[in-house]
Amino acid sequence: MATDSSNGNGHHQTTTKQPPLPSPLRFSKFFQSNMRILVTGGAGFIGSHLVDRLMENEKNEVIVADNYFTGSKDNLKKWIGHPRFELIRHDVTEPLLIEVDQIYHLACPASPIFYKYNPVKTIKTNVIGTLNMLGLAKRVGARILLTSTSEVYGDPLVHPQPESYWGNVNPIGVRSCYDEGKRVAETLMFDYHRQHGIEIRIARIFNTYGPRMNIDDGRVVSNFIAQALRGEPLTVQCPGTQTRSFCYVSDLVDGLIRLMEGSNTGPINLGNPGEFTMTELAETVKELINPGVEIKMVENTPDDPRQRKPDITKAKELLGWEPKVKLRDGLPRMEEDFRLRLGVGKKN
Ligand SMILES: NC(=O)c1ccc[n+]([C@@H]2O[C@H](COP(=O)([O-])OP(=O)(O)OC[C@H]3O[C@@H](n4cnc5c(N)ncnc54)[C@H](O)[C@@H]3O)[C@@H](O)[C@H]2O)c1
Ligand SMILES: O=C(O)[C@H]1O[C@H](OP(=O)(O)OP(=O)(O)OC[C@H]2O[C@@H](n3ccc(=O)[nH]c3=O)[C@H](O)[C@@H]2O)[C@H](O)[C@@H](O)[C@@H]1O
Repeated sequence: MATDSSNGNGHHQTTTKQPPLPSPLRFSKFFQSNMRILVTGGAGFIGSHLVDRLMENEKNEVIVADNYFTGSKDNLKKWIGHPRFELIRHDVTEPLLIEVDQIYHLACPASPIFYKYNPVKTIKTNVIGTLNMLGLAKRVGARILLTSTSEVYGDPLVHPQPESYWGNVNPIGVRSCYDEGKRVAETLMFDYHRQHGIEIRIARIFNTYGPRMNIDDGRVVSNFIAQALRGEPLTVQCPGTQTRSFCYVSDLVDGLIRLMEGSNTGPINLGNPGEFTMTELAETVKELINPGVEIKMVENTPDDPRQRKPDITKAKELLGWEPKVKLRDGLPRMEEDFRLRLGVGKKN
């Protein structure tokens, strides 16, 4: 089947190559009519919510491969021991030989403090890790979805960002291991698609938040909520006018599954177009969670994008998807989870 795809410049490309046949092992005595799905990075924030949704379907068997760098078994504890679930300690920079029908490839540290902690490992994860997962997809004929990022647009000069925008990225900066790493991962996906007929899907995810984020993850929403609950100042990095658009995790997971199940390769932006400055976000968290807390301006890090907002026309048209949860409704759900984990009760 020919697959439509855009090269990101609005020009459409097609491939007439058939996807390779699944490995013969897939039809061996172990064959089951279930859909066997690999989620790399499934012990992380988005991955564990995705696993919850996939496990709701009794026809799905889910295998998680994770090295626990930023993820945790705790996020998956309700599935450990379930007959349709398997958890493997595995680093995607090493090959993985299993039989699966679909691959959601999420494995990669996502918070700037973690991806900058060991930049060489981050780029290996994005490049070698994605090559390994594409090799697996090729061997077994699986469809593979990559969770790319709005960071491929860098510090964008076009606002809001459509998928056709090629971005404004510093190739040698401290964020490059992540944003250039994801750009190479996207390139590899399209090269395997064009050269080997692999069925690919690419999601460009914009800042996503929700329960189970690492409490000390360093990303802005988790920082502000943890700070508000601990009664510490909310640290707005200068100048505070930089913007982000925050998507609640259940909406995002819904978009990922629609993309995987649909017929479009992407890349497709998945995010909530509601745009806020970091000062506005701090004021909202303060008002909703702890009106007594102070807001403090602190130094920023290099190459911080000044604005970011998704154009989601493509997701609406091709996936029938748009986010439902507003920031003011999502923040209290995250607050509840953080209160439980931090052991901070609600004041009467
Ligand atoms: N949360 C967001 O706002 C956002 C935005 C854009 C893109 N993304 C992408 O979505 C994916 C998940 O992000 P998240 O927010 O859940 O982050 P996360 O840090 O909670 O999850 C990442 C998971 O990948 C695992 N991992 C990291 N390196 C690995 C390796 N080499 N081998 C195996 N496992 C490895 C981690 O242990 C963790 O469980 C990432 O690919 C990220 O780039 C997230
Ligand atoms: O959505 C994306 O595409 C990417 O977003 C994030 O990148 P970033 O937007 O920089 O995420 P944060 O660290 O949460 O920072 C957001 C903004 O908040 C600011 N910030 C952060 C932390 C803080 O305590 N205070 C604060 O003002 C930062 O300066 C930045 O302007 C991460 O890199 C990835 O999870 C993801 O791929």
